[in-house]
Amino acid sequence: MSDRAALMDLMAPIRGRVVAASALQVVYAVSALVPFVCVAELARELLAPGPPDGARVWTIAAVAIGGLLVRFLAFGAAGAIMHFADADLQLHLRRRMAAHLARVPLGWFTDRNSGQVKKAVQDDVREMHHLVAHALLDLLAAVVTPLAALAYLLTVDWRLTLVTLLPVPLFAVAFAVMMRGFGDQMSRWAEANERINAAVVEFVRGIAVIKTFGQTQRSYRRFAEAVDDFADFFGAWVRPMLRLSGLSMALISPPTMLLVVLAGGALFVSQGWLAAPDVLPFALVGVGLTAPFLTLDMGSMRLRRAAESAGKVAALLDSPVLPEPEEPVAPEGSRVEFRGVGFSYDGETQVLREIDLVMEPGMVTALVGPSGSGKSTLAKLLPRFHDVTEGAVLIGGQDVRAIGSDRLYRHVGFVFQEVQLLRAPVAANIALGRPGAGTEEIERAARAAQIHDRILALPRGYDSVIGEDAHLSGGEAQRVSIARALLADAPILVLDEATAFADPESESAIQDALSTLIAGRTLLVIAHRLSTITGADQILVLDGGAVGERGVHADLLAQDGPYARQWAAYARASERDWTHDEEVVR
Ligand SMILES: Nc1ncnc2c1ncn2[C@@H]1O[C@H](COP(=O)(O)OP(=O)(O)OP(=O)(O)O)[C@@H](O)[C@H]1O
Repeated sequence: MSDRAALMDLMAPIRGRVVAASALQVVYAVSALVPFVCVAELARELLAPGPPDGARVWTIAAVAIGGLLVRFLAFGAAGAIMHFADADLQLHLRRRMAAHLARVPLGWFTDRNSGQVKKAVQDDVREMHHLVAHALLDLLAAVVTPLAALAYLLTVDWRLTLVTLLPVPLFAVAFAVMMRGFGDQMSRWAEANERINAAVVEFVRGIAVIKTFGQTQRSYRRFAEAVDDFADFFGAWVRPMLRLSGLSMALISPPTMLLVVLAGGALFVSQGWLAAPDVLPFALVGVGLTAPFLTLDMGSMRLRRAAESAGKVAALLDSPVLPEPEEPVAPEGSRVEFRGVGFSYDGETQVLREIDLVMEPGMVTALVGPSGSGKSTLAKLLPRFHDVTEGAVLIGGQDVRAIGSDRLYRHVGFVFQEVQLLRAPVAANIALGRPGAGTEEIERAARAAQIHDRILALPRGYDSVIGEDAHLSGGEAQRVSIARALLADAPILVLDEATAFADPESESAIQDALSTLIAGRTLLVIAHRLSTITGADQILVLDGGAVGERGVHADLLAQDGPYARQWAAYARASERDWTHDEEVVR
Protein backbone atom coordinates (compact mmCIF):
# COMPACT_ATOMS: atom_id res chain seq x y z
CA MET A 1 0.00 0.00 0.00
CA SER A 2 1.40 3.42 -0.88
CA ASP A 3 1.87 5.97 1.89
CA ARG A 4 -0.92 8.10 0.52
CA ALA A 5 -3.31 5.15 0.38
CA ALA A 6 -2.29 4.30 3.95
CA LEU A 7 -3.13 7.84 5.02
CA MET A 8 -6.58 7.65 3.45
CA ASP A 9 -7.13 4.28 5.04
CA LEU A 10 -6.10 5.37 8.54
CA MET A 11 -8.29 8.44 8.29
CA ALA A 12 -11.33 6.39 7.30
CA PRO A 13 -13.00 6.59 10.76
CA ILE A 14 -13.16 10.39 10.55
CA ARG A 15 -13.81 10.69 6.83
CA GLY A 16 -17.34 12.08 7.30
CA ARG A 17 -16.13 14.81 9.60
CA VAL A 18 -13.21 15.68 7.32
CA VAL A 19 -15.68 16.15 4.47
CA ALA A 20 -17.97 18.32 6.64
CA ALA A 21 -15.08 20.45 7.90
CA SER A 22 -13.72 20.81 4.37
CA ALA A 23 -17.11 22.02 3.14
CA LEU A 24 -17.20 24.59 5.94
CA GLN A 25 -13.64 25.61 5.10
CA VAL A 26 -14.67 26.22 1.49
CA VAL A 27 -17.48 28.46 2.80
CA TYR A 28 -14.91 30.25 4.96
CA ALA A 29 -12.44 30.64 2.09
CA VAL A 30 -15.06 32.13 -0.20
CA SER A 31 -16.56 34.37 2.46
CA ALA A 32 -13.08 35.65 3.33
CA LEU A 33 -13.18 37.33 -0.04
CA VAL A 34 -16.63 38.89 0.42
CA PRO A 35 -15.61 42.08 2.33
CA PHE A 36 -12.96 42.91 -0.30
CA VAL A 37 -15.38 42.31 -3.14
CA CYS A 38 -17.97 44.44 -1.33
CA VAL A 39 -15.52 47.33 -0.91
CA ALA A 40 -14.63 47.09 -4.60
CA GLU A 41 -18.31 46.94 -5.61
CA LEU A 42 -19.14 49.83 -3.30
CA ALA A 43 -16.40 51.92 -4.87
CA ARG A 44 -17.61 51.02 -8.37
CA GLU A 45 -21.14 52.00 -7.37
CA LEU A 46 -20.15 55.28 -5.73
CA LEU A 47 -17.66 56.33 -8.41
CA ALA A 48 -19.94 55.42 -11.31
CA PRO A 49 -21.37 58.37 -13.21
CA GLY A 50 -24.79 59.51 -12.00
CA PRO A 51 -26.28 59.32 -8.49
CA PRO A 52 -25.54 56.14 -6.53
CA ASP A 53 -28.31 53.58 -6.07
CA GLY A 54 -29.02 53.78 -2.30
CA ALA A 55 -30.69 50.38 -2.06
CA ARG A 56 -27.75 48.70 -3.79
CA VAL A 57 -25.29 50.45 -1.50
CA TRP A 58 -27.16 49.14 1.54
CA THR A 59 -27.38 45.67 0.09
CA ILE A 60 -23.62 45.62 -0.50
CA ALA A 61 -23.00 46.79 3.07
CA ALA A 62 -25.31 44.08 4.42
CA VAL A 63 -23.62 41.41 2.32
CA ALA A 64 -20.22 42.58 3.61
CA ILE A 65 -21.35 42.24 7.23
CA GLY A 66 -23.07 38.93 6.50
CA GLY A 67 -19.89 37.70 4.80
CA LEU A 68 -17.82 38.63 7.83
CA LEU A 69 -20.17 36.76 10.15
CA VAL A 70 -20.31 33.67 7.97
CA ARG A 71 -16.55 33.78 7.69
CA PHE A 72 -15.99 33.68 11.43
CA LEU A 73 -18.65 31.04 12.03
CA ALA A 74 -17.45 28.74 9.25
CA PHE A 75 -13.83 29.11 10.32
CA GLY A 76 -14.61 28.32 13.95
CA ALA A 77 -16.84 25.39 13.11
CA ALA A 78 -14.41 23.83 10.61
CA GLY A 79 -11.54 24.16 13.09
CA ALA A 80 -13.55 22.73 15.98
CA ILE A 81 -14.82 19.75 13.96
CA MET A 82 -11.29 18.94 12.75
CA HIS A 83 -9.76 19.24 16.20
CA PHE A 84 -12.33 16.90 17.75
CA ALA A 85 -11.97 14.52 14.83
CA ASP A 86 -8.21 14.66 15.21
CA ALA A 87 -8.38 13.86 18.93
CA ASP A 88 -10.64 10.89 18.17
CA LEU A 89 -8.35 9.72 15.41
CA GLN A 90 -5.28 9.84 17.62
CA LEU A 91 -7.05 7.92 20.37
CA HIS A 92 -8.37 5.41 17.86
CA LEU A 93 -4.94 4.90 16.26
CA ARG A 94 -3.13 4.56 19.57
CA ARG A 95 -5.73 2.06 20.79
CA ARG A 96 -5.43 0.10 17.55
CA MET A 97 -1.65 0.06 17.91
CA ALA A 98 -1.82 -1.06 21.54
CA ALA A 99 -4.31 -3.81 20.67
CA HIS A 100 -2.11 -4.92 17.81
CA LEU A 101 1.11 -4.84 19.83
CA ALA A 102 -0.51 -7.06 22.43
CA ARG A 103 -0.81 -9.72 19.75
CA VAL A 104 2.57 -9.59 18.00
CA PRO A 105 5.09 -12.26 19.00
CA LEU A 106 7.25 -11.33 22.00
CA GLY A 107 10.30 -11.96 19.84
CA TRP A 108 9.22 -9.06 17.63
CA PHE A 109 10.19 -6.59 20.34
CA THR A 110 13.83 -6.31 19.43
CA ASP A 111 15.65 -2.99 19.92
CA ARG A 112 14.92 -1.94 16.38
CA ASN A 113 11.25 -2.64 16.62
CA SER A 114 10.89 -1.02 20.04
CA GLY A 115 12.36 2.17 18.60
CA GLN A 116 9.93 1.89 15.73
CA VAL A 117 7.02 1.51 18.14
CA LYS A 118 8.03 4.58 20.11
CA LYS A 119 8.39 6.59 16.94
CA ALA A 120 5.08 5.42 15.48
CA VAL A 121 3.05 5.88 18.65
CA GLN A 122 4.50 9.30 19.46
CA ASP A 123 6.06 11.09 16.49
CA ASP A 124 4.18 9.61 13.56
CA VAL A 125 0.78 10.05 15.15
CA ARG A 126 1.74 13.64 16.00
CA GLU A 127 2.80 14.26 12.41
CA MET A 128 -0.62 13.09 11.30
CA HIS A 129 -2.20 15.47 13.81
CA HIS A 130 -0.52 18.41 12.07
CA LEU A 131 -2.02 17.30 8.84
CA VAL A 132 -5.52 16.62 10.09
CA ALA A 133 -5.88 19.57 12.42
CA HIS A 134 -4.01 22.21 10.45
CA ALA A 135 -2.42 21.55 7.09
CA LEU A 136 -5.47 20.13 5.31
CA LEU A 137 -7.70 23.11 6.06
CA ASP A 138 -4.93 25.64 5.41
CA LEU A 139 -4.23 24.03 2.07
CA LEU A 140 -7.88 24.11 1.12
CA ALA A 141 -8.23 27.80 1.98
CA ALA A 142 -5.02 28.60 0.13
CA VAL A 143 -6.50 27.14 -3.05
CA VAL A 144 -10.16 28.11 -2.78
CA THR A 145 -9.81 31.83 -1.94
CA PRO A 146 -7.72 32.68 -5.04
CA LEU A 147 -9.98 30.53 -7.25
CA ALA A 148 -13.01 32.43 -6.00
CA ALA A 149 -11.15 35.69 -6.56
CA LEU A 150 -10.31 34.61 -10.08
CA ALA A 151 -13.96 33.77 -10.80
CA TYR A 152 -15.05 37.20 -9.52
CA LEU A 153 -12.40 39.08 -11.55
CA LEU A 154 -13.41 37.25 -14.70
CA THR A 155 -16.92 38.64 -14.27
CA VAL A 156 -15.50 42.17 -13.98
CA ASP A 157 -13.23 42.04 -17.01
CA TRP A 158 -11.61 38.91 -18.42
CA ARG A 159 -8.93 40.81 -20.38
CA LEU A 160 -7.51 42.62 -17.38
CA THR A 161 -7.74 39.32 -15.46
CA LEU A 162 -5.37 37.74 -17.97
CA VAL A 163 -3.01 40.70 -17.67
CA THR A 164 -3.08 40.33 -13.87
CA LEU A 165 -2.03 36.72 -14.24
CA LEU A 166 1.02 37.59 -16.38
CA PRO A 167 3.60 37.06 -13.60
CA VAL A 168 2.42 33.45 -13.08
CA PRO A 169 4.06 31.83 -16.16
CA LEU A 170 7.26 33.77 -15.44
CA PHE A 171 7.21 32.43 -11.90
CA ALA A 172 6.63 28.91 -13.23
CA VAL A 173 9.70 29.13 -15.48
CA ALA A 174 11.93 30.46 -12.70
CA PHE A 175 10.64 27.77 -10.35
CA ALA A 176 11.24 24.99 -12.87
CA VAL A 177 14.83 26.17 -13.38
CA MET A 178 15.31 26.27 -9.63
CA MET A 179 14.03 22.75 -9.12
CA ARG A 180 16.23 21.25 -11.85
CA GLY A 181 18.25 18.41 -10.39
CA PHE A 182 16.56 18.92 -7.02
CA GLY A 183 16.25 15.17 -6.39
CA ASP A 184 19.98 14.55 -6.96
CA GLN A 185 20.95 17.49 -4.83
CA MET A 186 18.63 16.33 -2.04
CA SER A 187 20.26 12.93 -1.94
CA ARG A 188 23.71 14.55 -1.91
CA TRP A 189 22.47 16.74 0.91
CA ALA A 190 21.28 13.68 2.84
CA GLU A 191 24.62 11.94 2.28
CA ALA A 192 26.60 14.93 3.49
CA ASN A 193 24.34 15.14 6.51
CA GLU A 194 24.83 11.46 7.23
CA ARG A 195 28.61 11.90 7.15
CA ILE A 196 28.36 14.64 9.77
CA ASN A 197 26.12 12.48 11.92
CA ALA A 198 28.49 9.54 11.66
CA ALA A 199 31.43 11.76 12.60
CA VAL A 200 29.54 13.16 15.60
CA VAL A 201 28.48 9.72 16.76
CA GLU A 202 32.02 8.40 16.41
CA PHE A 203 33.37 11.36 18.31
CA VAL A 204 30.85 11.19 21.15
CA ARG A 205 30.65 7.40 21.51
CA GLY A 206 34.34 6.88 21.47
CA ILE A 207 35.18 9.93 23.55
CA ALA A 208 36.69 7.89 26.39
CA VAL A 209 38.83 5.78 24.09
CA ILE A 210 39.71 8.75 21.92
CA LYS A 211 40.88 10.74 24.94
CA THR A 212 42.72 7.84 26.49
CA PHE A 213 44.74 7.32 23.34
CA GLY A 214 45.27 11.03 22.74
CA GLN A 215 43.36 10.98 19.46
CA THR A 216 41.12 13.95 20.22
CA GLN A 217 42.66 16.14 17.53
CA ARG A 218 42.40 13.50 14.83
CA SER A 219 38.86 12.51 15.58
CA TYR A 220 37.79 16.12 15.86
CA ARG A 221 39.45 16.83 12.53
CA ARG A 222 37.27 14.22 10.84
CA PHE A 223 34.19 15.92 12.23
CA ALA A 224 35.44 19.37 11.20
CA GLU A 225 36.18 18.11 7.68
CA ALA A 226 32.70 16.65 7.36
CA VAL A 227 31.20 19.95 8.46
CA ASP A 228 33.41 21.92 6.02
CA ASP A 229 32.43 19.60 3.16
CA PHE A 230 28.82 20.08 4.01
CA ALA A 231 29.15 23.85 4.18
CA ASP A 232 30.92 23.97 0.78
CA PHE A 233 28.36 21.75 -0.88
CA PHE A 234 25.45 23.57 0.67
CA GLY A 235 26.83 26.98 -0.33
CA ALA A 236 27.44 25.90 -3.92
CA TRP A 237 23.95 24.50 -4.18
CA VAL A 238 21.97 27.08 -2.32
CA ARG A 239 23.57 30.37 -3.43
CA PRO A 240 22.35 30.35 -7.05
CA MET A 241 19.11 28.84 -5.85
CA LEU A 242 18.56 31.66 -3.38
CA ARG A 243 18.97 34.20 -6.17
CA LEU A 244 16.42 32.36 -8.32
CA SER A 245 14.11 31.80 -5.41
CA GLY A 246 14.28 35.50 -4.53
CA LEU A 247 13.52 36.37 -8.13
CA SER A 248 10.59 33.96 -8.44
CA MET A 249 9.10 35.04 -5.12
CA ALA A 250 9.52 38.71 -6.13
CA LEU A 251 7.67 38.01 -9.36
CA ILE A 252 4.50 36.97 -7.54
CA SER A 253 4.83 39.22 -4.50
CA PRO A 254 1.98 41.71 -3.81
CA PRO A 255 3.99 44.82 -4.89
CA THR A 256 4.78 43.26 -8.29
CA MET A 257 1.18 42.16 -8.68
CA LEU A 258 -0.01 45.66 -7.82
CA LEU A 259 2.41 47.17 -10.30
CA VAL A 260 1.13 44.87 -13.06
CA VAL A 261 -2.51 45.59 -12.19
CA LEU A 262 -1.98 49.34 -12.11
CA ALA A 263 0.08 49.42 -15.31
CA GLY A 264 -2.43 47.18 -17.09
CA GLY A 265 -5.34 49.15 -15.62
CA ALA A 266 -3.84 52.48 -16.70
CA LEU A 267 -3.41 51.14 -20.22
CA PHE A 268 -6.98 49.75 -20.33
CA VAL A 269 -8.47 53.02 -19.01
CA SER A 270 -6.39 55.24 -21.31
CA GLN A 271 -7.49 53.14 -24.28
CA GLY A 272 -11.09 53.42 -23.15
CA TRP A 273 -11.45 49.62 -22.74
CA LEU A 274 -12.43 49.90 -19.11
CA ALA A 275 -13.91 52.49 -16.73
CA ALA A 276 -11.45 53.66 -14.05
CA PRO A 277 -13.47 52.30 -11.03
CA ASP A 278 -13.39 48.85 -12.60
CA VAL A 279 -9.65 48.71 -12.03
CA LEU A 280 -10.26 48.84 -8.30
CA PRO A 281 -11.38 45.18 -7.88
CA PHE A 282 -8.11 44.09 -9.46
CA ALA A 283 -6.08 46.25 -7.12
CA LEU A 284 -8.00 44.95 -4.10
CA VAL A 285 -8.53 41.28 -4.95
CA GLY A 286 -6.17 40.52 -7.83
CA VAL A 287 -3.10 41.19 -5.72
CA GLY A 288 -3.81 38.10 -3.62
CA LEU A 289 -4.24 35.74 -6.57
CA THR A 290 -0.74 34.36 -6.31
CA ALA A 291 -0.72 33.90 -2.52
CA PRO A 292 -1.26 30.11 -2.72
CA PHE A 293 2.04 29.63 -4.52
CA LEU A 294 3.73 30.80 -1.36
CA THR A 295 1.80 28.50 0.97
CA LEU A 296 1.24 25.47 -1.28
CA ASP A 297 4.88 24.56 -1.11
CA MET A 298 4.83 24.33 2.67
CA GLY A 299 1.45 22.58 2.73
CA SER A 300 2.45 19.91 0.23
CA MET A 301 5.62 19.20 2.18
CA ARG A 302 3.52 18.63 5.30
CA LEU A 303 1.18 16.43 3.36
CA ARG A 304 4.11 14.34 2.17
CA ARG A 305 5.51 14.03 5.68
CA ALA A 306 2.11 13.05 7.08
CA ALA A 307 1.74 10.44 4.34
CA GLU A 308 5.17 9.03 5.23
CA SER A 309 4.19 8.83 8.89
CA ALA A 310 0.90 7.19 7.99
CA GLY A 311 2.90 4.63 6.00
CA LYS A 312 4.93 3.79 9.10
CA VAL A 313 1.86 3.54 11.34
CA ALA A 314 0.21 1.30 8.74
CA ALA A 315 3.33 -0.88 8.55
CA LEU A 316 3.26 -1.29 12.32
CA LEU A 317 -0.41 -2.22 12.25
CA ASP A 318 0.40 -4.67 9.48
CA SER A 319 3.16 -6.57 11.30
CA PRO A 320 2.15 -10.21 11.64
CA VAL A 321 0.46 -11.21 14.88
CA LEU A 322 0.83 -14.44 16.78
CA PRO A 323 -2.28 -16.48 16.10
CA GLU A 324 -4.22 -17.21 19.30
CA PRO A 325 -6.02 -20.56 19.40
CA GLU A 326 -9.80 -20.31 19.02
CA GLU A 327 -10.36 -22.98 21.61
CA PRO A 328 -7.32 -23.02 23.89
CA VAL A 329 -6.34 -26.34 25.41
CA ALA A 330 -4.77 -27.01 28.79
CA PRO A 331 -1.42 -28.78 29.05
CA GLU A 332 -1.42 -31.92 31.15
CA GLY A 333 1.62 -31.66 33.38
CA SER A 334 4.81 -29.90 32.47
CA ARG A 335 6.73 -32.33 30.32
CA VAL A 336 8.37 -30.43 27.47
CA GLU A 337 9.04 -31.83 24.06
CA PHE A 338 10.64 -30.30 20.95
CA ARG A 339 9.63 -32.47 18.00
CA GLY A 340 11.62 -32.04 14.77
CA VAL A 341 11.82 -28.31 15.36
CA GLY A 342 13.19 -26.03 12.64
CA PHE A 343 13.23 -22.26 12.69
CA SER A 344 14.10 -19.40 10.40
CA TYR A 345 13.73 -15.67 11.15
CA ASP A 346 13.57 -14.57 7.55
CA GLY A 347 12.25 -17.66 5.77
CA GLU A 348 15.64 -18.17 4.09
CA THR A 349 18.42 -18.78 6.60
CA GLN A 350 17.73 -21.84 8.70
CA VAL A 351 18.73 -20.93 12.28
CA LEU A 352 17.59 -24.20 13.88
CA ARG A 353 17.11 -27.58 12.27
CA GLU A 354 15.70 -30.94 13.37
CA ILE A 355 15.81 -30.30 17.08
CA ASP A 356 14.42 -33.17 19.15
CA LEU A 357 14.42 -32.70 22.87
CA VAL A 358 12.48 -34.06 25.82
CA MET A 359 12.53 -32.41 29.24
CA GLU A 360 10.90 -34.43 31.99
CA PRO A 361 9.44 -32.48 34.94
CA GLY A 362 12.14 -31.27 37.31
CA MET A 363 14.91 -31.88 34.81
CA VAL A 364 17.73 -29.41 34.13
CA THR A 365 18.63 -29.10 30.45
CA ALA A 366 21.68 -27.02 29.59
CA LEU A 367 22.25 -25.46 26.17
CA VAL A 368 25.84 -24.82 25.23
CA GLY A 369 27.56 -24.01 21.96
CA PRO A 370 29.46 -21.25 20.23
CA SER A 371 28.03 -17.77 19.79
CA GLY A 372 25.39 -17.70 17.06
CA SER A 373 24.73 -21.45 17.22
CA GLY A 374 21.06 -20.80 18.08
CA LYS A 375 20.88 -21.21 21.87
CA SER A 376 18.77 -18.11 22.55
CA THR A 377 16.54 -18.80 19.58
CA LEU A 378 15.87 -22.35 20.78
CA ALA A 379 15.21 -21.20 24.35
CA LYS A 380 12.80 -18.51 23.19
CA LEU A 381 10.66 -20.91 21.20
CA LEU A 382 9.39 -22.44 24.45
CA PRO A 383 7.67 -19.28 25.80
CA ARG A 384 6.56 -18.66 22.18
CA PHE A 385 8.64 -15.57 21.47
CA HIS A 386 8.38 -16.90 17.93
CA ASP A 387 6.50 -19.77 16.36
CA VAL A 388 8.48 -22.70 14.97
CA THR A 389 8.66 -22.91 11.20
CA GLU A 390 8.91 -26.71 11.27
CA GLY A 391 7.91 -29.34 13.79
CA ALA A 392 6.29 -28.48 17.11
CA VAL A 393 7.02 -27.50 20.70
CA LEU A 394 4.80 -29.29 23.20
CA ILE A 395 4.09 -28.70 26.87
CA GLY A 396 2.18 -31.36 28.77
CA GLY A 397 1.43 -33.08 25.47
CA GLN A 398 -0.10 -29.95 23.86
CA ASP A 399 1.34 -27.80 21.10
CA VAL A 400 2.25 -24.38 22.56
CA ARG A 401 0.31 -22.83 19.66
CA ALA A 402 -2.87 -24.48 20.95
CA ILE A 403 -2.42 -23.22 24.51
CA GLY A 404 -3.78 -19.71 25.14
CA SER A 405 -1.04 -17.20 25.94
CA ASP A 406 -2.36 -16.56 29.49
CA ARG A 407 -2.09 -20.20 30.36
CA LEU A 408 1.21 -20.59 28.55
CA TYR A 409 2.81 -17.86 30.69
CA ARG A 410 1.46 -19.52 33.84
CA HIS A 411 3.36 -22.63 32.75
CA VAL A 412 6.56 -21.08 31.39
CA GLY A 413 8.50 -18.33 33.13
CA PHE A 414 11.61 -16.73 31.71
CA VAL A 415 14.54 -14.60 32.79
CA PHE A 416 16.50 -13.33 29.83
CA GLN A 417 19.42 -11.00 29.42
CA GLU A 418 17.41 -7.94 28.50
CA VAL A 419 15.71 -7.17 31.81
CA GLN A 420 12.44 -5.35 31.27
CA LEU A 421 11.27 -3.22 34.16
CA LEU A 422 8.33 -0.88 33.83
CA ARG A 423 8.22 2.74 34.97
CA ALA A 424 6.04 1.70 37.90
CA PRO A 425 6.49 0.99 41.61
CA VAL A 426 8.90 -1.82 42.44
CA ALA A 427 6.07 -3.81 44.03
CA ALA A 428 4.00 -3.57 40.83
CA ASN A 429 7.00 -4.69 38.81
CA ILE A 430 7.32 -7.83 40.90
CA ALA A 431 3.57 -8.41 40.98
CA LEU A 432 3.50 -8.58 37.18
CA GLY A 433 4.41 -12.22 37.78
CA ARG A 434 1.06 -12.75 39.49
CA PRO A 435 -1.41 -9.88 39.32
CA GLY A 436 -3.33 -9.61 42.57
CA ALA A 437 -0.48 -10.94 44.72
CA GLY A 438 -0.46 -9.56 48.29
CA THR A 439 2.32 -7.48 49.86
CA GLU A 440 3.49 -10.44 51.89
CA GLU A 441 3.93 -12.67 48.84
CA ILE A 442 5.73 -9.91 46.96
CA GLU A 443 8.13 -9.41 49.86
CA ARG A 444 8.72 -13.13 50.19
CA ALA A 445 9.67 -13.33 46.51
CA ALA A 446 11.94 -10.29 46.87
CA ARG A 447 13.61 -11.82 49.90
CA ALA A 448 14.22 -15.08 48.07
CA ALA A 449 15.64 -13.10 45.15
CA GLN A 450 18.04 -11.34 47.56
CA ILE A 451 16.67 -7.91 46.71
CA HIS A 452 14.39 -7.16 49.69
CA ASP A 453 16.98 -5.19 51.68
CA ARG A 454 17.97 -3.13 48.69
CA ILE A 455 14.31 -2.27 48.02
CA LEU A 456 13.82 -1.19 51.64
CA ALA A 457 16.81 1.12 51.26
CA LEU A 458 15.08 2.94 48.38
CA PRO A 459 13.49 6.31 49.24
CA ARG A 460 9.94 4.95 49.29
CA GLY A 461 10.69 1.27 49.67
CA TYR A 462 8.39 -0.94 47.60
CA ASP A 463 6.47 2.15 46.39
CA SER A 464 9.55 3.69 44.77
CA VAL A 465 9.01 4.07 41.05
CA ILE A 466 11.60 2.50 38.77
CA GLY A 467 13.45 5.16 36.81
CA GLU A 468 12.13 7.98 39.05
CA ASP A 469 13.13 7.46 42.67
CA ALA A 470 14.42 3.92 42.20
CA HIS A 471 17.60 3.71 40.16
CA LEU A 472 18.75 0.10 40.11
CA SER A 473 22.00 -1.35 38.86
CA GLY A 474 21.93 -4.05 36.18
CA GLY A 475 22.35 -6.80 38.76
CA GLU A 476 19.63 -5.36 41.00
CA ALA A 477 17.23 -5.10 38.09
CA GLN A 478 17.96 -8.75 37.33
CA ARG A 479 17.10 -9.72 40.88
CA VAL A 480 13.80 -7.85 40.61
CA SER A 481 13.04 -9.85 37.48
CA ILE A 482 14.01 -13.04 39.30
CA ALA A 483 11.61 -12.07 42.11
CA ARG A 484 8.93 -11.60 39.46
CA ALA A 485 9.58 -15.07 38.06
CA LEU A 486 9.58 -16.54 41.58
CA LEU A 487 6.21 -14.99 42.30
CA ALA A 488 4.81 -16.23 38.99
CA ASP A 489 5.90 -19.67 40.14
CA ALA A 490 5.67 -21.30 36.71
CA PRO A 491 6.70 -24.96 36.74
CA ILE A 492 8.89 -24.51 33.66
CA LEU A 493 11.62 -21.91 33.55
CA VAL A 494 13.71 -20.66 30.65
CA LEU A 495 16.83 -18.90 31.76
CA ASP A 496 19.79 -17.19 30.20
CA GLU A 497 22.49 -17.58 32.77
CA ALA A 498 24.62 -14.80 31.26
CA THR A 499 22.47 -12.56 33.45
CA ALA A 500 24.71 -13.70 36.27
CA PHE A 501 27.78 -12.11 34.70
CA ALA A 502 26.34 -8.67 34.10
CA ASP A 503 27.22 -7.23 37.47
CA PRO A 504 30.21 -8.67 39.35
CA GLU A 505 29.35 -7.00 42.69
CA SER A 506 26.02 -8.72 42.99
CA GLU A 507 27.04 -11.91 41.22
CA SER A 508 26.90 -14.11 44.27
CA ALA A 509 23.56 -12.60 45.30
CA ILE A 510 22.21 -13.35 41.84
CA GLN A 511 23.59 -16.86 42.00
CA ASP A 512 21.77 -17.46 45.29
CA ALA A 513 18.59 -15.95 43.87
CA LEU A 514 18.84 -18.14 40.80
CA SER A 515 19.39 -21.32 42.81
CA THR A 516 16.22 -20.55 44.76
CA LEU A 517 14.37 -19.85 41.54
CA ILE A 518 15.37 -23.00 39.71
CA ALA A 519 14.92 -25.42 42.61
CA GLY A 520 12.31 -28.01 41.73
CA ARG A 521 11.46 -26.57 38.30
CA THR A 522 11.87 -27.96 34.82
CA LEU A 523 14.70 -25.81 33.59
CA LEU A 524 15.98 -24.95 30.14
CA VAL A 525 19.11 -22.91 30.64
CA ILE A 526 21.58 -21.25 28.33
CA ALA A 527 24.46 -22.30 30.50
CA HIS A 528 27.59 -20.30 31.15
CA ARG A 529 28.65 -21.60 34.55
CA LEU A 530 30.62 -24.72 35.17
CA SER A 531 28.44 -25.76 38.10
CA THR A 532 25.26 -25.63 36.03
CA ILE A 533 26.83 -27.50 33.16
CA THR A 534 28.37 -30.29 35.21
CA GLY A 535 25.21 -30.73 37.26
CA ALA A 536 22.75 -30.73 34.32
CA ASP A 537 20.58 -33.79 33.63
CA GLN A 538 21.24 -33.36 29.94
CA ILE A 539 23.43 -31.09 27.88
CA LEU A 540 22.66 -30.11 24.30
CA VAL A 541 25.68 -28.94 22.36
CA LEU A 542 24.41 -26.80 19.50
CA ASP A 543 26.45 -26.35 16.39
CA GLY A 544 25.17 -24.20 13.52
CA GLY A 545 21.56 -24.65 14.60
CA ALA A 546 21.63 -28.43 14.98
CA VAL A 547 22.30 -30.64 17.98
CA GLY A 548 25.95 -31.67 17.63
CA GLU A 549 26.25 -33.75 20.77
CA ARG A 550 24.04 -34.54 23.72
CA GLY A 551 24.39 -36.34 27.04
CA VAL A 552 25.53 -35.72 30.57
CA HIS A 553 28.80 -34.01 31.36
CA ALA A 554 30.91 -37.08 32.10
CA ASP A 555 29.75 -38.93 28.97
CA LEU A 556 30.35 -35.92 26.76
CA LEU A 557 33.83 -35.46 28.18
CA ALA A 558 34.58 -39.10 27.52
CA GLN A 559 33.52 -38.68 23.88
CA ASP A 560 36.40 -36.22 23.50
CA GLY A 561 34.51 -34.26 20.79
CA PRO A 562 33.62 -30.57 20.42
CA TYR A 563 32.10 -30.48 23.93
CA ALA A 564 35.31 -31.75 25.53
CA ARG A 565 37.28 -29.08 23.67
CA GLN A 566 34.79 -26.34 24.63
CA TRP A 567 34.89 -27.56 28.20
CA ALA A 568 38.66 -27.33 28.34
CA ALA A 569 38.40 -23.74 27.11
CA TYR A 570 35.70 -22.93 29.72
CA ALA A 571 37.77 -24.45 32.46
CA ARG A 572 40.88 -22.48 31.49
CA ALA A 573 38.90 -19.22 31.24
CA SER A 574 37.17 -19.65 34.58
CA GLU A 575 40.41 -20.59 36.27
CA ARG A 576 41.90 -17.40 34.92
CA ASP A 577 38.91 -15.38 36.17
CA TRP A 578 39.23 -16.96 39.56
CA THR A 579 42.94 -16.15 39.84
CA HIS A 580 42.18 -12.64 38.70
CA ASP A 581 39.51 -12.25 41.41
CA GLU A 582 41.96 -13.48 43.98
CA GLU A 583 44.46 -10.86 42.94
CA VAL A 584 41.87 -8.14 43.19
CA VAL A 585 40.87 -9.28 46.65
CA ARG A 586 44.45 -9.24 47.81
N1 LIG B 1 15.84 -11.29 15.75
C1 LIG B 1 16.62 -11.90 14.86
N2 LIG B 1 16.40 -11.74 13.54
C2 LIG B 1 17.18 -12.37 12.62
N3 LIG B 1 18.20 -13.17 12.92
C3 LIG B 1 18.47 -13.39 14.21
C4 LIG B 1 17.69 -12.76 15.26
N4 LIG B 1 18.19 -13.16 16.45
C5 LIG B 1 19.22 -13.98 16.16
N5 LIG B 1 19.39 -14.14 14.84
C6 LIG B 1 20.40 -15.00 14.15
O1 LIG B 1 20.15 -16.34 14.50
C7 LIG B 1 21.37 -17.04 14.72
C8 LIG B 1 21.35 -17.67 16.10
O2 LIG B 1 21.34 -16.63 17.07
P1 LIG B 1 21.16 -16.90 18.61
O3 LIG B 1 21.10 -15.59 19.29
O4 LIG B 1 20.04 -17.84 18.82
O5 LIG B 1 22.55 -17.62 18.95
P2 LIG B 1 23.22 -17.88 20.38
O6 LIG B 1 23.81 -19.24 20.28
O7 LIG B 1 22.25 -17.62 21.45
O8 LIG B 1 24.37 -16.80 20.38
P3 LIG B 1 25.00 -16.01 21.65
O9 LIG B 1 25.67 -17.04 22.51
O10 LIG B 1 25.99 -15.09 21.01
O11 LIG B 1 23.87 -15.29 22.30
C9 LIG B 1 22.48 -16.03 14.53
O12 LIG B 1 23.01 -16.22 13.24
C10 LIG B 1 21.80 -14.69 14.63
O13 LIG B 1 22.42 -13.77 13.80
